Amino acid sequence: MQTAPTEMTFFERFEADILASKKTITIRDEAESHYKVGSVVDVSTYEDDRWFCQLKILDVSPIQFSALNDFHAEQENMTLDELKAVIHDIYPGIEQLYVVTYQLVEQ
Ligand SMILES: CC(=O)Nc1ccn([C@H]2C[C@H](O)[C@@H](CO)O2)c(=O)n1
Repeated sequence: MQTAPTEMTFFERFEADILASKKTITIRDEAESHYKVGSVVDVSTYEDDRWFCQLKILDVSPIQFSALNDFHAEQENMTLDELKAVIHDIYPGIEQLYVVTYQLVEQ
């Protein structure tokens, strides 16, 4: 059985949107989908492993790349075309993805 992770990384360019609660989901592959609903994770930048907040995990749900829609994009503070391009860059060719919904923990 997989241990639930207690840490998450984001590209630095998304930090401001996360701290402003403009970005309230992240879409990850199977390897990064094992977050426990209700847990609080420490969040750092991918580039330099700099801690910048904690997030409470509200939901983890499977989604097909082809089923991504405008509501997912809105929750990512992007257009749908931008979101699909970002996902395609990070997870090329991966159809099975997971929507991780979270809430910023005010420090
Ligand atoms: C840095 C890292 O390990 N992985 C990721 C994966 C995704 N993101 C962002 C990009 C998009 O906004 C959403 C959807 O995947 O999450 C990220 O910052 N870091």
